[in-house]
Amino acid sequence: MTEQQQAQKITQVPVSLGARGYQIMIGEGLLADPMPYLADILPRPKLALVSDDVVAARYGPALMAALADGGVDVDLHVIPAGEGSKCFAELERLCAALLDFGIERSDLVMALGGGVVGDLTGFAASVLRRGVGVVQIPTTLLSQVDSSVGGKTGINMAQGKNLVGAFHQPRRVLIDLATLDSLPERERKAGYAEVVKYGLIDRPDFFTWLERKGAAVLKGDKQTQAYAVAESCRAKAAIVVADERESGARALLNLGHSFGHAIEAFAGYDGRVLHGEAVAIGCQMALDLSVVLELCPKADADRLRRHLAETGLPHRCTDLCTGLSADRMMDLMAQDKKMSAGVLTFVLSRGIGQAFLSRDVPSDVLRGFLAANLI
Ligand SMILES: NC(=O)c1ccc[n+]([C@@H]2O[C@H](COP(=O)([O-])OP(=O)(O)OC[C@H]3O[C@@H](n4cnc5c(N)ncnc54)[C@H](O)[C@@H]3O)[C@@H](O)[C@H]2O)c1
Ligand SMILES: O=C(O)C(=O)C[C@@H](O)[C@H](O)[C@H](O)COP(=O)(O)O
Ligand SMILES: [Zn+2]
Repeated sequence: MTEQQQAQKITQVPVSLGARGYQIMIGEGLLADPMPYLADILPRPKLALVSDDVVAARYGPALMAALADGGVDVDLHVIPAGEGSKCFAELERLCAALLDFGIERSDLVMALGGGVVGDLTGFAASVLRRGVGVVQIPTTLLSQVDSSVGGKTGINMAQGKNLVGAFHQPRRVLIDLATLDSLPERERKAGYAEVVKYGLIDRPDFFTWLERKGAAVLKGDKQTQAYAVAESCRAKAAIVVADERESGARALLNLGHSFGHAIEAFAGYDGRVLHGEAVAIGCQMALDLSVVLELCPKADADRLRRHLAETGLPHRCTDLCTGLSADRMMDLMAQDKKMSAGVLTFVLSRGIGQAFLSRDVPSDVLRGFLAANLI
């Protein structure tokens, strides 16, 4: 760690993937002077920056000025904010803009924004000239704790979420906690769902900590945010390092997502249901289904319900979308990437911090469970 990083209290989380390995750098205010965190990986004093209209307006000018001060010429491409931008039309526009910019295979594209900017830009980087580098600069809680790390990139299809995509690890992740200050409360809460997810997967002590400190994280307390973000990154990095391409354990990171992605696809990608909100509901459904299957103590599912309610997160499907039938949900869940040979792998739970994978959920039990929880 350099003197400047020490002075700025930068936390580094390594993602140890050999030649594809990288550092996640977490600190407050690091975008005001980003060169110390980028200089060693910049191939030339010129780079492309991708952002959405909201984030570009708020953080683009200062970041570009700071890079210009460091002698770097920046070309900015702006996409419309929102989930609707994870689509072929925006991908094509972005690829064309990056080619017009003159992107070379050794170049870096910087993604400044939430998971939408990160997923789209990461995917464009994975296919442009068969792969250029990407630096993730996540500005939402969700993207800081989840989407910027691990290399999943992609776009949505009418059939479902992230159905076209690639694994493409970033060269670096720069997390400036100060950007969370301007994030709308609803977005902060949605991102918090993915934080809770790590506690539920395999970090019961972290879940207990969140029960005490979650409100402070959401309120903007920097010390608790720094710990929550770093611990989430450590949790995610450990799983990604164990199974980069999701041939096994990485599917645990999908806790709540079989239900969640189906809810998002049903709602359409128009902002009525945010990804994190769907994940919160999905995690609760995963634990409740585990109770029905007599795998998880009801007290643990109730503990999650209480925490989601206390932090103001939705936890029932009907909180956010109505009219979704059990049959439609089953159809939508059939698009899950964890489906193989017609059987869906579920992420279930034996209790807080004890998630596991199962291909043994009887479809009649699932249908009955959904019927009791939907419409
Ligand atoms: N690749 C992965 O591993 C992974 C993991 C989790 C989620 N995702 C994906 O991430 C997406 C959701 O990401 P998200 O929740 O960050 O949503 P988002 O990217 O849509 O951002 C949410 C909103 O907040 C605005 N915003 C962003 N930063 C801001 C800031 N600092 N201040 C004020 N406004 C700001 C954006 O303009 C947008 O309107 C989904 O598409 C989801 O599927 C991917
Ligand atoms: O990184 C992962 O692996 C995840 O599953 C993280 C999820 O939070 C994220 O929403 C991811 O994009 C879902 O992946 P998908 O493969 O189900 O599309
Ligand atoms: Zn997710």
